[in-house]
Parts: sequence; C-alpha cells; structure tokens
Amino acid sequence: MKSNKKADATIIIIFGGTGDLAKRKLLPAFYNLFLEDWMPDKFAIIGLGRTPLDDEQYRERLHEGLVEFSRTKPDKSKWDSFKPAISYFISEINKEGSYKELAKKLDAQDAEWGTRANRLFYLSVSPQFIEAVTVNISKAGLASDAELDRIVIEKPFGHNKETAIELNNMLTQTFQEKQIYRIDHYLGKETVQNILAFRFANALFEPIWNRNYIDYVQLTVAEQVGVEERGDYYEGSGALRDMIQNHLLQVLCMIAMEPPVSFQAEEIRNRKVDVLRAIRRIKPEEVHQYAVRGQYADGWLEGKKVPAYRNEPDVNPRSNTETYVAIKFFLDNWRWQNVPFYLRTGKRMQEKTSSITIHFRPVPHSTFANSQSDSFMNNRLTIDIQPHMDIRLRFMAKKTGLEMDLNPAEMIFDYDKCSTQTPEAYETLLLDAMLGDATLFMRSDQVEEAWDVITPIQEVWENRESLDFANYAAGTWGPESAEALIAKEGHVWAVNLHSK
Ligand SMILES: NC(=O)C1=CN([C@@H]2O[C@H](COP(=O)(O)OP(=O)(O)OC[C@H]3O[C@@H](n4cnc5c(N)ncnc54)[C@H](OP(=O)(O)O)[C@@H]3O)[C@@H](O)[C@H]2O)C=CC1
Ligand SMILES: O=C1O[C@H](COP(=O)(O)O)[C@@H](O)[C@H](O)[C@H]1O
Repeated sequence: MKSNKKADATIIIIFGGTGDLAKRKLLPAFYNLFLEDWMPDKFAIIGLGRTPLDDEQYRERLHEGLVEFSRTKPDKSKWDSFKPAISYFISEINKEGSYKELAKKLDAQDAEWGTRANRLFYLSVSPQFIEAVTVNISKAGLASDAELDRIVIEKPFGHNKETAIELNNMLTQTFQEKQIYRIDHYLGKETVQNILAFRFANALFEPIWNRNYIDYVQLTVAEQVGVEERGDYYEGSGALRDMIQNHLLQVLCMIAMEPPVSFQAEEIRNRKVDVLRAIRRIKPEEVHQYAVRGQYADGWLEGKKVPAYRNEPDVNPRSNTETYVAIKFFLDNWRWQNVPFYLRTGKRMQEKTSSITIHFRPVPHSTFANSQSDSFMNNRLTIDIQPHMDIRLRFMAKKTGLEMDLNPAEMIFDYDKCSTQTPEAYETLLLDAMLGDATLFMRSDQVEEAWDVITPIQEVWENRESLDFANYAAGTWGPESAEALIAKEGHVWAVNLHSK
C-alpha cells in the first residue's frame, strides 16, 4: 500500500528470470514503476536462469515482453535509461557454486553504490525448487540482514495444508516471517484494494454491512481462457487449488473482515485470518450439498470452436480435474450468521468477468404494487473487479410518468472516468515488497487456514470415483448443478442476470 516514499537502494534477484512470468508480468511491472518514478534511485535487476544468454540478449528478450505485455509500450529513450539496470546471470538452482558467484556479484554492486542494498529474492520458479533456492541462499549468506533482505514466493504455496505447513517451516529456518512475501496477485488489483477504502472510508455502508441487511453475497471469477499451455501444472491443481484456495478466499476476506484499528500489515492480516477461521468447515458427508465442480467440454466462444479440457495439451484424456467450482460458505460469527457466501470460478465461461455482488434484503413491507419480481426490486451492490472496473449500486426509483410505477436505477462509480491509468496488480505488489510493506501479502497462518477451509472438499473430490465429466460446454456459465446449488435458497447468480 503505497506511501509517497521510494525504497532505498535495492537489488532484485529473479530466480526464473528467463521464464514466462518474468517476461509477462515482472519486468513490465518494474518498467512501469520506473516510468512513474517509483523505482528506488539506485536499483539493479538480476535475472537468473540456465539458458545461455549475455546481458544484451537477456535485455532484448525482456524488451519483447514489454512490447507484448506492458500496459505502456516501451519508449526508446525511457527503455535506454532503464535497461542498464538489468543484467543476466547464468545459474543452476541446485548448484551451490552458483550462489557463491552470485554473492560476489551482489557484494560488487553494494561496493559500487557504497551501501548495503536491500535484496529482494523473487522465486519465479516451479514450487519444487523453493527449498533448494532457500537453502542455498542461506548457505551462501546472501540474506544475512533481516531488515534489508526479503523473499517473494509465487503461488501455488503448497499442495495442501500439510505441505504448506512444511514449506512455512522450511522457509522460517532461513527467513523471519516478516521477510517472507507470499504473493496473491488478486490482492494487488486496484478494485480489490478499493474494497477496503469503500468499506472503511465511508460511514454510509458499515451500519448495513451485516446479516440484518445483507441477504447473500456472491463472488464470481469467470475466465474465457482455457487451460492454455499450463495443462501439466493444472492437472495437479484444478480450479479449487488454483483459484479458490487463494484468490477467491482472499477477496472474501476483504468483504467480510471486521473494521481494522489501523492499516498496519499485521492488523489487516489479523482481521483477514479471523474471517478464514470463521468459515464453517464443510463436513465430508456434506460436500455435495455445498460444492459443485465441473469440467468443460468442447464448445463455442466468440464464434470460434474450442476443444474440451480433456483434449488440451498435457491433459490426461480421462482427466478428473475440475475447471469449474461453485461453493456455498457460511461464516460463524455475529456479523454474518446465516448469510450465504457463494463463490464460483471457471475456465471457458461465456464472459471474462470478475465481480462481487452484495444482495440486500427486501424492504420489510412492499408499499408499491409492481410488475417487477421481488428479487429484482432488492438493492444490490456490485463491485466489478475486471475487465470492466466499477462499483454499481442498484436501487428502485419512480418511473417517469403519471403512474406510480417503479424501475431499477443505478448509481455508478466508473474507473474509466478517472484520469489516472490503473496500475497492474504486480506493480502495486512489487512496489510494496520493495518498500517492505506486507499488508497485501499472505501471512503463513492465512495460507494454512485457507488450505484448511478447502481440505474436506479436496479430499472428497479426490477420492470419489464416478464423475460425469465433461459437464458443461465451453462458452456457457458452467454446469447446471451450480444453478441448482443456489436456487434451493431462491437465489440466482447475478452475472447471468446482469448479462441477460
Ligand atoms: N506464468 C504465469 O503467468 C504465472 C506463473 N506463476 C508461478 O510463477 C512460477 C514461474 O512460472 P513461469 O515463469 O510460468 O515458469 P516457466 O516454466 O516459464 O519458467 C521457469 C523458470 O525456471 C528456470 N529454471 C527451471 N529449472 C531451473 C534450474 N534447474 N536451474 C535454474 N533455473 C531453472 C527456467 O530457466 P531456464 O530454462 O533458463 O533454466 C525459467 O526461467 C511458478 O511457480 C508458477 O506457478 C504464478 C502465476 C502466474
Ligand atoms: O493465478 C491464476 O490466475 C489466473 C487469473 O488471473 P487474472 O488476473 O487474469 O484474473 C488464472 O488464469 C490462472 O489459472 C491462475 O493460476
């Protein structure tokens, strides 16, 4: 969460510097921070990988990434001033010798600047390498200063609760908790951060933000893309681990948390972990009542035929991996007792859209005769996270005319009307990591609680044999069972309603 200050001298060391994430997200984020004068006055970016490249060839690769993925296209003179800070270091993760050489490079940079710089170790590598990198960093004494040195860990953080605990234990042998930045890029999204401002900087909403006024809450993260080139990873993950365990549960925390006393990282994280602890654990025998899963069949998206999940590259043709999940959660605390929180996410859905919808209770007594259905008359607050970013409040208003007839109307805050460009999530998060602000990163207990929430579902799904996959066509809103899941309560998925 940015203040107006810049970080002190910083060296960013990217393990996996030749990988997709570095090219697609990390370097464009650093470049845009540089353009907007957020990078430290002294900074260096060292990319690591085994691919034989020299500095100039590495910079050229990253430049291609900027052209393709950056929200601002690279300007020649700006790129020329940015690129000397980038260098490449050929290294094998498992070889201790590489880290000794890296130590020399880091020390030389410190000597040149005349100061011990902050070191930000970014692990943009497959999770199987986290232990080797951490142990070797420790052996080579690269992270000797708990105040200056930090490590950023990408998702997935563990494969289940047990492995997440093991990973936390392993990391804390080298790093203190305050040095560990577990990234969840949803927390860096502008609209997700705005939930905190919306809830806690306005007196208007807090009094009604509870079970007395809110009927139910929905969170949808729908993607049009399929599994793309990530079949190998996704087969071992599925939508529950890939999206619910992290992004959707983190957003749920922002919606449901109690007002924090301050905006200190620990305070915010304490309030969020309270929410995760309050989520009622689903018993194995109840999983079918609370959760549904799906897998896409072939279908049509925007006029193009797209293949079924089982026909995607690196996917088992008899795969049981879910590409769609919908879950009904309850929170056992005073604020939210008996308010359903519906979470759903899926690939190959009809629209790309991520949004939160708060459905308010109906008026206690209906004064007006109206042709609209009751649920359509209820107030509704929608926070559109992406691709369109806005906050919309639906209320009933009188239809212009001589009769007293009602119509829904909307008050809209539209980000498109703001003059400043919206930063990418990785820009916010990388800046925070450089500044040492962990507010938007996950603490160990948050990750473990989030795994705990999904464990029963995960275990039942992994052990159940008969599946009727594929059960939704690509280009639709997912399996029919997801509609049934909430129809039982007389509820309806808001996005479907919205797009009709
Ligand atoms: N790509 C994305 O959009 C996202 C990625 N992530 C996470 O980020 C991490 C990185 O993903 P991604 O960039 O896609 O992965 P890639 O497969 O594209 O890149 C892997 C990187 O690891 C390096 N590497 C692999 N083995 C070794 C080794 N033995 N020694 C040294 N370097 C090695 C590769 O370098 P080289 O080949 O040069 O050796 C390459 O730079 C993963 O944890 C992923 O889950 C998270 C969210 C989104
Ligand atoms: O972490 C992940 O997120 C993306 C979706 O991110 P978004 O910012 O485009 O909404 C998802 O496609 C991917 O499977 C998952 O690993």
